[in-house]
Amino acid sequence: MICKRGYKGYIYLEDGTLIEGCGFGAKGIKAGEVVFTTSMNGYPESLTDPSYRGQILVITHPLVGNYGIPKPIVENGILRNFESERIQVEGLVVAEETDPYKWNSQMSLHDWLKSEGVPGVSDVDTRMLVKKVRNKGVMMGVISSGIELDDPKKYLEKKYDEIDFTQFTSPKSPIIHQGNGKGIIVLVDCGIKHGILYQLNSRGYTVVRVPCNFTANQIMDYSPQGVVFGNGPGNPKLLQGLIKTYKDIVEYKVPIMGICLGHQITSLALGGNVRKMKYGHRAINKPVIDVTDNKCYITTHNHGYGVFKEDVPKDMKVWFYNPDDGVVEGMIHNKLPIITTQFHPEARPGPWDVTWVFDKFKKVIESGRP
Ligand SMILES: NC(=O)CC[C@H](N)C(=O)O
Repeated sequence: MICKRGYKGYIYLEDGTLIEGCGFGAKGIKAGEVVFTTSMNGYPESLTDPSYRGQILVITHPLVGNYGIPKPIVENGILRNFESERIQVEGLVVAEETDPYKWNSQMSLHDWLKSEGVPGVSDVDTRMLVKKVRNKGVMMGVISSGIELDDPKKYLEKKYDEIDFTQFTSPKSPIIHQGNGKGIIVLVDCGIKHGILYQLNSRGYTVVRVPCNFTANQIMDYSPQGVVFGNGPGNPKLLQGLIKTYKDIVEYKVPIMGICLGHQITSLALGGNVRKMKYGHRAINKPVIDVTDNKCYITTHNHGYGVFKEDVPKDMKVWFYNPDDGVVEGMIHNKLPIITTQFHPEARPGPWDVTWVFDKFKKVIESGRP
């Protein structure tokens, strides 16, 4: 095989599968949980989503890189075209990696991965890889770019589900994004996407991002009008401190919104459950049905754990579910001002059909009712 960048690449799965392809991006070896997304575009946003920490991402769309990587646009400290300041995936696997042809591209996907030390592998049969993951469920794997993979098993000692990745993605101290007088929302930042910041801040709120391990007292010191538990990487059951903080915040009866990891933490804090899914939902075109009016929306997802129907806390009801597999995609509390979505209402990348969920939260804040 002749490789465009001049070096080979390999993917190894823990079931013993070894696939040879071409390397691109940085030369190196990384381990991670192998997951796939069926998003057709939005790779600058997906690769910088902190919820992908610890994972090797396979993109099923056959060509990746066509429109390059744009120059970051930052407004009020909020990135408009990336979800965080760095690439978060451990490695990237694509069928074909292309050079950019777009007016606002400032670098190729290859150069971006290289500059951030992230290995990529191309020229592999991603359909075969995804079929394996769909049949067997997500597995640990090793990606190697430009380096022979002699003993891949030695990289597989640690299991994805046992590592608290929020230690790498949560800020060490609070970060404030001024609003225009609408009051304060505290956003518990275990590795949030800037799209969530943008949606809250553009509704006038000052957003205070606090570290994932802040206590309820530290959060309530800001006298917030609402608290948002945002997205984040890894197994929610490892975050016992965060679950305790959530329970304490509930005592204050302050309006709460849970997004993705925050939806899962809501379930765990209020007596429900969360379980690992076979291969998760990762895409920008996943259907969810709003049970309040039976409307179906196309939404953005990135989750490997899920709340199933029987896992919903007894004081909450299902708000959205995925018609493909029944996974609960949103919940509303019966009495308290608490709403959640498992999907991403900020939808970056993805269709903005459901950004009204943030308007709904604004109404919950204003009325004090769910
Ligand atoms: N995007 C997220 O917040 C993901 C939540 C959790 N880490 C999961 O994989 O299910």
